[in-house]
Amino acid sequence: MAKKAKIPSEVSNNADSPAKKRQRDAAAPDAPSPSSTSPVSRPKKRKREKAESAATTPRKNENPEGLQSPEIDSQDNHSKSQTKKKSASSADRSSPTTDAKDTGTKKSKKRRSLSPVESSTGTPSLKAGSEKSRSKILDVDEHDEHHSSTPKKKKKKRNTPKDAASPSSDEEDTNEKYHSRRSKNKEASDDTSTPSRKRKHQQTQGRKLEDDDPTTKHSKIMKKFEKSTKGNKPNEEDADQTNDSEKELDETTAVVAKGLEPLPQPQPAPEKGEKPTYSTMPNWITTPITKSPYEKKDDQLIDFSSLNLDKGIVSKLEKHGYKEATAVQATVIPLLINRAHRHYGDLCVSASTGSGKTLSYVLPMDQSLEREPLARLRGLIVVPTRELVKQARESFEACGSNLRIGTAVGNVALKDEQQKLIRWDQVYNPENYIANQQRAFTGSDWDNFDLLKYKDEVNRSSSSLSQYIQMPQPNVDVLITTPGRLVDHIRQTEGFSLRHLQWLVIDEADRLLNESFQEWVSVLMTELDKAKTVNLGGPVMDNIGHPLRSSSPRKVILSATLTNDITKLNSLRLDNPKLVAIGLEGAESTEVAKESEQFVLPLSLEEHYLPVDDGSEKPVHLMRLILQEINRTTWGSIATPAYKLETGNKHESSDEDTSSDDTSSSGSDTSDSDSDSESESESDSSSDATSSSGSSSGSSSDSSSDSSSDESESESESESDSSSEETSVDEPLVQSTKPSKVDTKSVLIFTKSTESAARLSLLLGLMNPSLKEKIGTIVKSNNSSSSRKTLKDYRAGKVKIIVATDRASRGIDLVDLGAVINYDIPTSITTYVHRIGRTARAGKTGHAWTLVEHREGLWFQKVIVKSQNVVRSGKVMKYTTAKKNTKAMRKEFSAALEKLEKAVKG
Ligand SMILES: Nc1ncnc2c1ncn2[C@@H]1O[C@H](COP(=O)(O)OP(=O)(O)OP(=O)(O)O)[C@@H](O)[C@H]1O
Repeated sequence: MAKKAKIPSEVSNNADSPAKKRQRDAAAPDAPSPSSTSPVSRPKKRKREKAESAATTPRKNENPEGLQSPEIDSQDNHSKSQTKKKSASSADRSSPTTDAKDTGTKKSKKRRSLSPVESSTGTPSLKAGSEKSRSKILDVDEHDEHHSSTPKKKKKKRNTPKDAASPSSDEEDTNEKYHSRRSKNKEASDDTSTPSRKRKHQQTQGRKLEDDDPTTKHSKIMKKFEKSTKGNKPNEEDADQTNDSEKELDETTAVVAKGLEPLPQPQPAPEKGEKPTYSTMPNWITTPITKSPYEKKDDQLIDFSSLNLDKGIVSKLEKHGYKEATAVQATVIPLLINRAHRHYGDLCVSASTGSGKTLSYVLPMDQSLEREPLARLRGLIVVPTRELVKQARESFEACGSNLRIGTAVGNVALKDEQQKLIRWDQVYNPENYIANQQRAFTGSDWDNFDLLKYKDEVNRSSSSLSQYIQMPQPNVDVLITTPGRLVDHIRQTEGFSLRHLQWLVIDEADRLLNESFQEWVSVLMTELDKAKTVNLGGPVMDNIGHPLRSSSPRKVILSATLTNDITKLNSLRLDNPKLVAIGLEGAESTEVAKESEQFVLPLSLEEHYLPVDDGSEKPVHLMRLILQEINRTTWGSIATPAYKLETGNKHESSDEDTSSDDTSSSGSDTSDSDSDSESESESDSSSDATSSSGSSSGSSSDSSSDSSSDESESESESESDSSSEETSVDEPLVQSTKPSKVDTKSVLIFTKSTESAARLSLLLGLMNPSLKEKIGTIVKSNNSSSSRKTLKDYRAGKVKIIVATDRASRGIDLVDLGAVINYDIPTSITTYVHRIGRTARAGKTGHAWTLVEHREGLWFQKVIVKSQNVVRSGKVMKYTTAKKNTKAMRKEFSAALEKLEKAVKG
């Protein structure tokens, strides 16, 4: 049998016998060859290899009939094999023409039409078939294995080997093929010779044995897999080619589509911003001690007496009208005085303007620093301006302090200040006394020789006792100073030492830390380091091995807009710091909110903004605002002729009688149209001409001062360039309302520079001569007497309107100031907060107006009105004057401008 089995394969190699021909025909051209590495028979293997090689040859050459079939042509390349089987069987059934042509290839077609599944399904018809046909079918079955052309089909067979034994997976297909096969097998059996059939049967039997062997099966599967991957390669190349051609097509399309509008795309889904779960800030900043500023509203009034303050201090405070502590005082004082609630470390305090921060550090200092026979510098308070120096000193006086309070500001000669601050003590020191007596002048002494200093030295030594030396010491317990003058004293004042310092207070800290002031922070810190090395116990303590070293002073850092710039705060070398934030209780406490600076505005403040178009008539708007909204019961008659004309003289009642304010106000509203038309009819052409020229010159005169702005006076941090953004402020930011009448003694008007302030004060006086004596200025100038005179006159009730620069925006406490007007828009939210904080102080009502030009509208809305950093009790209201500026008022303005021009030019 084995010998016999070998013969056909050898013959097949020679490609001569009909059997070989049949086998070759049976190999589907596009079907990958199945595995032929049968361990049973080598000839069979060769035969299969042959079939494989046949499978790799193009189908066209082998089976051109098949390609000619229209059915095959119409099929997709991927399903060629299957289609071919179908087409062959259908052609057999329905196309006699094809049958006639296909006589030579009928067997191969028949074989192809049978699937391996079918061969083993064991359908009743097949089982009932003759032995001949059965062997034929099995033979075909083997070839069909070779012909399973599509990877899909192969995969199916590989993955589900059980399918071979199970019923057909596709019954329809199987039935069709089965009938087709039956008829063809019948034909074939007629043509086939008996020995050939026998051989076939033997081969089939042998293969059946092979198939039962799992190793053979496995190797077959592997072979099929390799074939299939080989067979797929050309497809990948084809795919690449297709991609290339698609790219070319795309490029062509891109050229054609140039200039076309892109199709509207849907908005990308908004990404949910994840809230950070961590903070980059130190813990003491993110977890402040918060307190509501509205404590008074909750009837939780805290008496000073309950704060463990000395009775003497409490009674002095009561005499000054301070009975209850404000929220910041009630929180900070217990943390600073030597009782149960004391915080052992430094304190940072953030509380709104006018909340009483000054007393919150003055009272603990005064209580802890008792008066000693000889003054030692134990407290140092640094503030940015000399006005604040004066205010802090007044706070010590208010609580009846008996401490020696010294002030150091730049307006006094340094030498004079030194004489006041330093005293010369006589200290017993025979060694140094003798050394001083014997000391001879050296070359360097002559280089730095100061005759006046030498004269003072001689005078002091002549009056001193024998064996005593003169030692300079600060002669104050507390020094209140500006940073620049502090540096002067540290560097130049003999005997100025911080070695006894117990308190270091920095008020308006954000401003002081933002500006250099002769590198005051580093100079101060170096001096404090130096003080620590001094042995306070003297030689006696040194000799017994216990030198007394001074400890670091307690630091209290305060501001209404305290910076959370950790680098700046770190420069102060805070020790175990704690943050107190008044007004942030209940405010959003996300990590982000904690990290951003939060500014709390006074509860009793009403904010408004006033649109002034392009700003060319700002002085007229300002004048109308003053005349219309300020309740000037103590101002006397100040209405201008034009305003009188406009209001029909009803305005005067407001000057004399407060109760008739509302009528006068509404009266002015209703009489506007009359007066307006009157004034227009009177001086239409002339006033127009003058007003336009006046307006433009007014505008230019106002803006011309920009370049010469007083840098040192304006807040250093400018958050935005308002002029770069143009928008209309006609669009209401919030509901327009009429503010409650301002019952005030005075108004503070902020301008952007010293020059602007000077010009505006002159212009207002020229526009309204009755105001002339009531206007003062607070600006930075070489001669500070004008500012001091203004403050003095203000306190005396002579000055009602103060025109100022940002010099007056920080800390200055103008008693009973009812309104702040931002004539020029502030440069930052910080400046805004401090400016308007001059009113509505200590719980009193106050109003703030801001004149907003067109181009400043967007910035104002974004930075001031909708700022997330500002905590305010109300909203910023839009204020619209009852009437547009009338021609009569414009005329007054133009005339004033002309006079101003003459005055300036001389
Ligand atoms: N307990 C109190 N009762 C009544 N008035 C007070 C009290 N404490 C302070 N004041 C008054 O409140 C006003 C504002 O005080 P202070 O100047 O200390 O505020 P501030 O918080 O330092 O303001 P700014 O931040 O603007 O400097 C002052 O006129 C002061 O006399």
